[in-house]
Amino acid sequence: MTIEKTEERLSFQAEVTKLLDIVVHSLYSDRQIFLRELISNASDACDKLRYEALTNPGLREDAGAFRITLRVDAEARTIEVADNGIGMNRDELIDNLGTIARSGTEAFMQQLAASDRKGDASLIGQFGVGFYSSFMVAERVEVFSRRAGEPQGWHWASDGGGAFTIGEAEVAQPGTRIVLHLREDAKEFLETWRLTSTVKTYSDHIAIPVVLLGTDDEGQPTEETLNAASALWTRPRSEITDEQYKEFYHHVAHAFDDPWHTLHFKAEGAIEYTGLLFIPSQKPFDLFQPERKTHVKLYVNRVFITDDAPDVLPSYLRFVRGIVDSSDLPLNVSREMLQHNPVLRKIQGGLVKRLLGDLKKRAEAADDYATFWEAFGPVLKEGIYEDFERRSDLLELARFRSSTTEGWVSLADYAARMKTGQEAIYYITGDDPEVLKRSPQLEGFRAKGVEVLLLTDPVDEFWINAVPSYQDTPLKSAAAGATGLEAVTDAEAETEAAPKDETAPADQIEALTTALKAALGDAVKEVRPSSRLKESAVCLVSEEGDMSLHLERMLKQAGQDMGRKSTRIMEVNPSHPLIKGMAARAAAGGGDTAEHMADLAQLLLDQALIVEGEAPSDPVAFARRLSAVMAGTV
Ligand SMILES: Nc1ncnc2c1ncn2[C@@H]1O[C@H](COP(=O)(O)OP(=O)(O)OP(=O)(O)O)[C@@H](O)[C@H]1O
Repeated sequence: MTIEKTEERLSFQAEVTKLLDIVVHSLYSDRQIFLRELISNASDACDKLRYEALTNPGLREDAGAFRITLRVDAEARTIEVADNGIGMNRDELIDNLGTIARSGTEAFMQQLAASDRKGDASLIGQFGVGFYSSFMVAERVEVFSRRAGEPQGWHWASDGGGAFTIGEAEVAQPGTRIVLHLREDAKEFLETWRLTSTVKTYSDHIAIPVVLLGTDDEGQPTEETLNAASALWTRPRSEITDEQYKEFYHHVAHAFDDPWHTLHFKAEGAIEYTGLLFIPSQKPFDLFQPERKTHVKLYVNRVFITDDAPDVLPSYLRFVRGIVDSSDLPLNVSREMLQHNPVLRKIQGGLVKRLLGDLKKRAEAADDYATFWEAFGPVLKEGIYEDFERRSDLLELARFRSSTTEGWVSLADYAARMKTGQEAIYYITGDDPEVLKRSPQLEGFRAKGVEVLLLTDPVDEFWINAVPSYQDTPLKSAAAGATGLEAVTDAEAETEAAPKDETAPADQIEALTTALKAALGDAVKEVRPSSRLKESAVCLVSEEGDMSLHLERMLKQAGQDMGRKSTRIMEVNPSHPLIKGMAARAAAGGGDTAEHMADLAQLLLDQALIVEGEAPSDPVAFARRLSAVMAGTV
């Protein structure tokens, strides 16, 4: 192998330099993971070539079976990890090994910056740093690589400082060979037993043989395959340990947490396929990216096809990681053919059924399920809106915060403890459960001890409108339309309740609501007496079927309110002293000048807005009016 003299020296992306500085200087524990990372990359590279060769068989000419080889040179203090996979050309070497494209590493850097725990080794265990972990054990790393289908080989080298060199090199075979020049303090990895046990622990699940090359006492070459070298999912469940599942999950998901749930099965029947799926315990970083991409890898007869097939799982299960392997798809299936493929649709149906079935079982252990729900509930809820067929299963799996109980509540829990005469499951949407709990719209519900579900995920605004009822009980907003609370009887709450507050006479209230509406104009759709207020003077509600206040606010924040006319209704509390006083004056006529009434009306609306978490429409005018009113009282 010759390396040309004309090597170019290039700088790492600034983030890589920072990352390498941490890797080189601060990380001493779990250093053996470098081997897992390099073997994992080598295995991915073989998968990629196997797939490309399906449509371009020339790429695999003369290449023997796929394998990953390890070689140790104790004298030179080097370890080599080589593969006959896809390889990299100059640009790929620069891009892949000189910048950080991986969301995991980026997140690692962000977390590190945020936590100020520089050099915290536990963080690296959580994220992994892929190829760069080589520098945990090596003072210098060389990469010899040749892209399959290209004649030119390349040599990349770095000592983990701010720069690397790259130049042409003669590389006999397509693939990648990584040479680690070990640091003095990492000599332990020159021991064969150390390498062997590390491979067995971390890379046994790799489907390609990992072969240790050596020489025997007579100087003859030896080969020892260190891993089981069969795809993990093809082995019987009884022969796979939790540890092996976990390592496979790390490999396939590029993740470093433990799986919260593992589902391994073989479906037999009209369509045969094997699934090995994992639900992570920690949120992956791309969960809320707009593409909503799913991440299950598709194999056909153990040949990797794609991790980008849109129909393997629906988007609302995009937190699931793992593989599906089917012999009922053609091996030369192109990614385009996978769109709307009937076999794949059936497989998807089977996977969703099993996953939701497993979730249902695990939901029986409430605390354990809560950890899942907190991480992935907002994503799963998208399915209530999108997957009509599974809507009722998903509704059973959904959990909510509630106005009357701590922790998570299911619709079934709620339905079981509804009050006599209560005809709907009530909910309210907003940003913060604690603020929602105290909102004036819920005062009447509190007084009657009626539970209200607090929906605080943005997605709630969408599915809730698509779901009219749960098991024939209507779902109803506590902040829209009439409450229906009159029919609810609650023995406990009734006896404890204070004597009914006297309300202003209906004609006075009517005079007041007419005057307020006249003063406020289009700022509100209607002003009316409230049956839901107990302590507050006013609140805002919407009409049933209209956009909720929270959604209106969300759209406004996203710059999408498009000058829509407000659909808000201002409700006044006929038993509140302020409203009673105003109503009496409004009915008497001439009690308040039009100007004064306008100020009071605006102040009422502004305070209702503030309670909703919004700013008054004109803060300066608000302050002026408030001061004027206060001046009247001092
Ligand atoms: N042996 C290899 N053959 C071909 N390409 C490789 C090889 N090793 C690394 N690469 C390329 O370099 C990229 C960066 O590797 P790195 O290990 O840093 O991150 P990753 O593989 O994307 O993520 P992770 O290590 O978490 O699996 C890979 O995505 C791949 O494109």
